[in-house]
Amino acid sequence: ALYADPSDVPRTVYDYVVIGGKPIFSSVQSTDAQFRVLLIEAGPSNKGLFDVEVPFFCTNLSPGTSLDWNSTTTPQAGLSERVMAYPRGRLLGGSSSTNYMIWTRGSKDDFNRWAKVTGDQGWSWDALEPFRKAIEHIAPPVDGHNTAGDIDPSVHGTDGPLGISLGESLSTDGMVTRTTRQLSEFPFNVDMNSGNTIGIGYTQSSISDGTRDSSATAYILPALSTHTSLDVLINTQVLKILQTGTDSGLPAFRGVQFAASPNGRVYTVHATKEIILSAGAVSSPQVLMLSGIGNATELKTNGITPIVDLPDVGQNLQDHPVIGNIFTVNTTTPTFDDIQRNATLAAADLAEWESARKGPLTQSTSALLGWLRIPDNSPIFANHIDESAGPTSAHYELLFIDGFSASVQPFPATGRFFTIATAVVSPSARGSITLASADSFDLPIVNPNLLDNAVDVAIMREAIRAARRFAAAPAWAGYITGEYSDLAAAQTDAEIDAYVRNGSRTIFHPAGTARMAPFGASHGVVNPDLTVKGTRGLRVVDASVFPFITASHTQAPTYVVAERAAHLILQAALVDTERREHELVAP
Ligand SMILES: Cc1cc2nc3c(=O)[nH]c(=O)nc-3n(C[C@H](O)[C@H](O)[C@H](O)COP(=O)(O)OP(=O)(O)OC[C@H]3O[C@@H](n4cnc5c(N)ncnc54)[C@H](O)[C@@H]3O)c2cc1C
Repeated sequence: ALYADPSDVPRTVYDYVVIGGKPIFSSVQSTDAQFRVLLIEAGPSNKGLFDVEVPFFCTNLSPGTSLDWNSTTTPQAGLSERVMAYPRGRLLGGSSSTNYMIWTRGSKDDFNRWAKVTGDQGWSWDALEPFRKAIEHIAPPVDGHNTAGDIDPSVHGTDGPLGISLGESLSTDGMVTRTTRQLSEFPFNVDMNSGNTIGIGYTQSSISDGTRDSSATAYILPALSTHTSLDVLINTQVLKILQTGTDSGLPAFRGVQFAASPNGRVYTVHATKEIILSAGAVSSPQVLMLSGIGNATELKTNGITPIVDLPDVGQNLQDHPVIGNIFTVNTTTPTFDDIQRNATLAAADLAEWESARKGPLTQSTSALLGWLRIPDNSPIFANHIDESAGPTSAHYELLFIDGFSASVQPFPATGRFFTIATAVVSPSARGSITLASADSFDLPIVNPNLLDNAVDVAIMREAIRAARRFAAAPAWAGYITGEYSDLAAAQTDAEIDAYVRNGSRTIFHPAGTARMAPFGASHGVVNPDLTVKGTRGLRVVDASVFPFITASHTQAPTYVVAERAAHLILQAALVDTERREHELVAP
């Protein structure tokens, strides 16, 4: 059942307790309903939240709303000392309920690197194939257009719970695809989710029937209605995980403390099997540190008694910086700009969405996007390590947006625009999550360190130059009329670098703060099976375990981690059951 008050939870002991709204538990559930599972989520249910359901309204959901944690960063040295909002969803489904729904799996090389650095071939691209396919099915586009040649069905799942679709056709789509035929440096890629990401292609999104799909709509809510052994507790924050004893000589963490508010009553629940920490790359390291797992010296500074000294907890934060490069256009066809300015048009679009789940509001941000590499012999890499995972992985991304999209420039009152956003997707920069205090309700200190690194700035500069070449293709003649404002003023290397530092922000992809490392390694936070090093009974399953951020948007790789984790958890349960049965029958 779904509970909104911790005092209503009917049991104090479950087999598994999951912290944060993730698909993991339902896979455990659906495979073997004998297990009792409690999921604890800090925020409310996603159900019936209009702006969550309507894809186009995704930008209304954060920051500065009750559905967001409303974290901010430290002043960012690489971003002209600016402090940025650092959004992440705080509701059932987490950020999958507030994100922009772009569905990109990452590359073959991304995952083969994971396998290499963890020493576990189970994380290789090929080994993960069944998990990728188990998640998704392809949903038809809402306008029913023929998608042959725009997506390769053979690389996708057919009956997974999450719907993946292409958006409605936009008038600018043809210009983007014509450019891929005119300029060989921007090849068309029929499906960037095949393992080879390089090229420009149609955006696949976690949208079906014109509505957002998330881990809540695809996994949690359906499991709640079909599984009596699942309880979900919302509006309740986990304070810490408790050591409950020792197991094979290691501290066992099978207790969870939680409360509905800073001064509310504190409750405790226990797991007979495992606690699954799934609170995301910002909160998971915070919860670990609050529980005595982290850098022992720093824990003591915060008045926390260290139990497991794991200095990597909260370190290695990786993220992707992005900037919107805006071009002015000459068109009588409405762009996304019109929906934001023209109340009559917005009302008509809303009516169309409400009556038929069709129209512009079924789109999120980019109808097409692309992944590109800087040549191997570029002087950029002469003195810097190339962080890209390999030839199927990009250094930078181009996102094509049918309107004005900037993070710092204000939306102008008139004019129509086209944005080519650029993002660095193989960043060298590393940041951190540290505790602000030992109070679980204090937000942790977030320092993604974006662009605090010459090579990342150089990649962004090259990406902007590529965006300019793209916009100068014959396909755009008569449509794009010029560069807008800050972009137009940034021509020399120094001007572009200043423009990048003054105008970039996070694309909201924090990862790596509880990174995987081989069994027995002195670095890392979790083992390749996602169990926390030096502990028993505790696993982390979210974007924090990525050993390297993927050159992609991060939700699909997070679902893949969760899907494999479900498999690993069930395997462990089976071994555990066999061991106990053996002990029972042993003389
Ligand atoms: C605005 C935005 C746009 C994005 N757009 C895209 C996109 O278009 N495509 C894409 O691929 N990715 C996108 N992302 C990133 C993507 O959504 C994340 O990578 C993914 O959701 C990460 O999942 P996670 O499990 O690591 O963390 P989250 O999704 O953040 O889930 C963590 C959950 O744990 C809960 N939680 C945290 N602490 C506690 C606690 N102490 N007690 C109880 N519950 C707790 C949170 O409330 C949340 O529900 C976007 C993210 C944001 C914020």
